[in-house]
Amino acid sequence: MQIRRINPNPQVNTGEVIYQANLPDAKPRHILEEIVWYKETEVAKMRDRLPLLELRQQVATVAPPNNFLAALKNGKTDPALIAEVKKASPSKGVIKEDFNPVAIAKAYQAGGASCLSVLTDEKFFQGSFDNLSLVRQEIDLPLLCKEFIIYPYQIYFARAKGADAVLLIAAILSNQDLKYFTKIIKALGMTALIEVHTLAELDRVLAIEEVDLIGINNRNLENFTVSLQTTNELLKSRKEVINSRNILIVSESGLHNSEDLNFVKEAGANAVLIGESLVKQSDPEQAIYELFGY
Ligand SMILES: O=P(O)(O)OC[C@@H](O)[C@@H](O)c1c[nH]c2ccccc12
Repeated sequence: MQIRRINPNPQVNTGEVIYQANLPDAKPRHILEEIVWYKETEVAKMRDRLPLLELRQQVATVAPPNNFLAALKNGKTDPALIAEVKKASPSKGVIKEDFNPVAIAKAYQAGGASCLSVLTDEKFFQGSFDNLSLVRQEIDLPLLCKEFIIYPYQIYFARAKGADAVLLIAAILSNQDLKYFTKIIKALGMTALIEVHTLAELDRVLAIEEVDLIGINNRNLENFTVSLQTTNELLKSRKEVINSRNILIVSESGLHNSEDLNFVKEAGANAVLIGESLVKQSDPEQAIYELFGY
């Protein structure tokens, strides 16, 4: 078996994932690599329980996806809000003790979120695909499956559970996989949100013709440092091409107050993805009103 190594220097535009033999003494260099290595085993187990062919038959029976991108374009708030259903994270630990995904999702919907994001990673974020299904049964808003996608299998799985959009993280995928996975997501009628953290990653993503929605993660997934300047600097560098191609930009992570929102809006973000600062409030609906000032 081989294991993935993520580009050791994300500032450099390699577009490759380096494979390395799974030696017994192999140690992940950082949390992102640890998550991706664990994901390999997780997906192997999922395939054992439900083979791809059966999964694809299930996909054919679920209701067609909602238009995630259109919902962001017609957002009730400015910037449009993707509110995240998130219990815990490797950087913050447990964010919400008495976590009720459906209650949180309903509060987000009532507060004016355009779309929701549901964490499905179990080991590192205490999420689940069951949460995605539960939220799907109760909520009409378009849903993003927040997962570390490394195989098409996971994309079909997300669709089977009712997702309308899927996150692709440029840092953990090769250029070829980014293109191929984007195609699969579109063929299923869903939206791909492609996440970048560096200019080199943004350029790799801009090289994909079909790209229409890019997330700029203000959090470095290797060491958890957060800086809203990431959104500002990346947009400043590639504003012309992004505007000329009508690509929608989501600023992700570390947004806590209206100054933060104004900062990324001024920088050119069309939408924001917010988890922690909403989920930890006792009244997430009210928290949205306060954050967006209405
Ligand atoms: O809780 P925050 O700081 O508002 O961040 C939300 C979201 O951006 C974050 O959960 C996230 C962004 N990209 C990811 C990739 C995987 C897991 C999680 C994430």
